[in-house]
Amino acid sequence: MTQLQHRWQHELAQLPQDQALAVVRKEVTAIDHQLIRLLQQRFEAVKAIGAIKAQQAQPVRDFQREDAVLADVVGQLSDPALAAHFQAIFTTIMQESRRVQTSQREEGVK
Ligand SMILES: O=C(O)C(=O)C[C@]1(C(=O)O)C=C[C@@H](O)C=C1
Repeated sequence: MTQLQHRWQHELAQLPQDQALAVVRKEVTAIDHQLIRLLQQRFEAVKAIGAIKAQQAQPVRDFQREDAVLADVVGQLSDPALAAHFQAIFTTIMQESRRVQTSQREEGVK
C-alpha cells in the first residue's frame, strides 16, 4: 500500500462508515470523469489512425501493435498484481477502438 493510501485509510477511519463510503464513491466518480475525458481523447486519436489506415488500404487490426500496447500497459503498472486486470481492460478498449474504425470505414468517413 502506498503512503497516500495509508493516509486515506487513516482519514476515512475517523468517519462513520456510511460517510466514508460516500467520500470514496465521490473520489471514484471524479476518477471516472477523468477516465471518460481521456478515453474520449484516445478514441479521437484512434479515429485519426483509422482514417490513415483506410486511405492506405491497411487492415483495421494490427496484432503486433496490440501486443506492444499490452506490454507497455503492463510495464507502466506500479502494482504488477493488477496486470491481468489491465490486460482485460485494454483488450476491451482496443476491441472497441476497432469497432469505431470499422464503422468509420463503413460510413466512408475520411
Ligand atoms: O495503432 C493502431 O493501428 C490502432 O488502430 C489503434 C489500436 C488501439 O486501440 O491501440 C486499435 C486497433 C489496432 O488493432 C491496434 C491498436
